[in-house]
Amino acid sequence: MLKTGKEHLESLRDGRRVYIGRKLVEDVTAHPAFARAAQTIADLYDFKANAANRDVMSYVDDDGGTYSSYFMRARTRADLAKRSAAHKQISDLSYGLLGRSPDYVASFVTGMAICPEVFGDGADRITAYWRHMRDNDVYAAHAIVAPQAARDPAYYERENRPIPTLRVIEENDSGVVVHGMKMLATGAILANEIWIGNILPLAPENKAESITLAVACNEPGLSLWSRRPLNVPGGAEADDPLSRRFDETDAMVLFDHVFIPWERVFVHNDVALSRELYFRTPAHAYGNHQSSVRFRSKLELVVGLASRIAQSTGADQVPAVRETLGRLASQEALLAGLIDGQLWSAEPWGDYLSYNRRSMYAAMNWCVENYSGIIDVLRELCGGGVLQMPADSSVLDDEELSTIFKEFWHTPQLDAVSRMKLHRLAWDLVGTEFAGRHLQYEKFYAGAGFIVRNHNFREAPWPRFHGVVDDLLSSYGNSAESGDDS
Ligand SMILES: Cc1cc2nc3c(=O)[nH]c(=O)nc-3n(C[C@H](O)[C@H](O)[C@H](O)COP(=O)(O)OP(=O)(O)OC[C@H]3O[C@@H](n4cnc5c(N)ncnc54)[C@H](O)[C@@H]3O)c2cc1C
Repeated sequence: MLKTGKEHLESLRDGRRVYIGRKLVEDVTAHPAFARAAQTIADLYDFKANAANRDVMSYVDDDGGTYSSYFMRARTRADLAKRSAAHKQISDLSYGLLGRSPDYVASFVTGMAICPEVFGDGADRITAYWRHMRDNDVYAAHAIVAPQAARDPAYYERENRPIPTLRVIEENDSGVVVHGMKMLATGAILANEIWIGNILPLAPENKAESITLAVACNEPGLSLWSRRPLNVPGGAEADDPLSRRFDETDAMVLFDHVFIPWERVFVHNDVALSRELYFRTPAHAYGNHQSSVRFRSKLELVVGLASRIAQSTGADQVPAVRETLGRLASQEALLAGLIDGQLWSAEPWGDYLSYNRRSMYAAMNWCVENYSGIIDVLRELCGGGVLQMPADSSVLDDEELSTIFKEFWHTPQLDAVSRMKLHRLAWDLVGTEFAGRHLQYEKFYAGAGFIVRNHNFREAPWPRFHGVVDDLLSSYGNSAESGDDS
């Protein structure tokens, strides 16, 4: 099935409990904080369902059905390339500003369905869940981290306080009852379901927390606690174009005695598997290939914007500024190469193929370490221009003020109205709350920096590296005269 935008919006009117502060949102597709972003997601579904885009955006599976490309278990490099192209189309539509677009968690689950045997007696359940997502074109978000600073159940037991971290508190023949909280489900407010699990290691005694499951966003007892929405209703789109269209939402997920049937439980009482399933299957590689591709779309926006800003101030004529722009362009090319590396050094996985993990983790680390610096370059190029603009574009609706504005803000490079539009766009990427949230996102979307570097450590071919050193060491001796210490 290829869902349309209208069908997706309808699916969000399902009685879910979303809180903004103390206010319960009745309909996320109509609430001013979320309606515009919900429409952005709906537009993605319409793009995907459009017959003109089907070559890239969909595939025909073994059962003859047509599904979204990101549910494809790749058998050839061409399949991987097609998945990659679909990610690029989706991220281009959002300029890389939707981290958890519908293709993200779907790719994780598809990676798991490539080797379901890793799940032991949960193998059939994970395959069935992948099929359910694929057949219904489900948009899933995920929350796979325990709440910050609440990762020590012993403390809560000692102090006789309720443990905030999600855990199983009851189980019976039909399923489990879970209670507690998970962070931080980006996109969940606009999605259908949430994948819950553990990407960070758990202590052996924390078995009850190892629960890995999928749950519908409207499940009784589940609530989503939104962070402060970034879309400021009213005014013109040109005043804050990105905040308005692309606030993908972040929410804490609270479970109050929620029942989960066994068919949606994938890991239970197994702390090792609850984390390792992301690495013992191609889940992490499939999911985070999207992250690399998505970041590249964002980088294309940043590099283009940096150049346009430099043109608007005339700084593009300065050799040092051209050098800065050249460095930015080289960074985009570097990431493009790392993405190609994930494809060209694809890894066999049984009958299937996965993106190269080392290239994927190298790209992930590079993005985590460089985004703030890249945005700072754009900030520097903007100078004070971004704050030189009137508070909002309503100034253009007043004849007298508009005339003055057009006269005084005009420069040799650009007319006043175009300047305001350009600088507002830049400010939404470097200065607004939306921009700040993106700095935080790029640093933490895959875990803190030390976690990302640990993935690189884990996948590194240490025997090969050590062999190089050992070969060199054995090629000479310790004796000063003969070069031989025998
Ligand atoms: C905008 C945004 C969106 C997110 N979206 C999602 C999502 O969709 N799904 C999801 O599951 N999660 C999501 N996350 C959560 C993310 O996974 C966590 O923020 C991340 O794992 C880091 O955990 P933490 O915030 O608890 O930081 P902490 O673990 O508390 O770390 C904070 C800082 O403390 C220091 N530190 C802590 N421990 C160590 C250590 N052992 N060694 C060295 N330094 C250390 C580091 O400086 C680290 O950066 C999102 C986060 C953000 C900010």
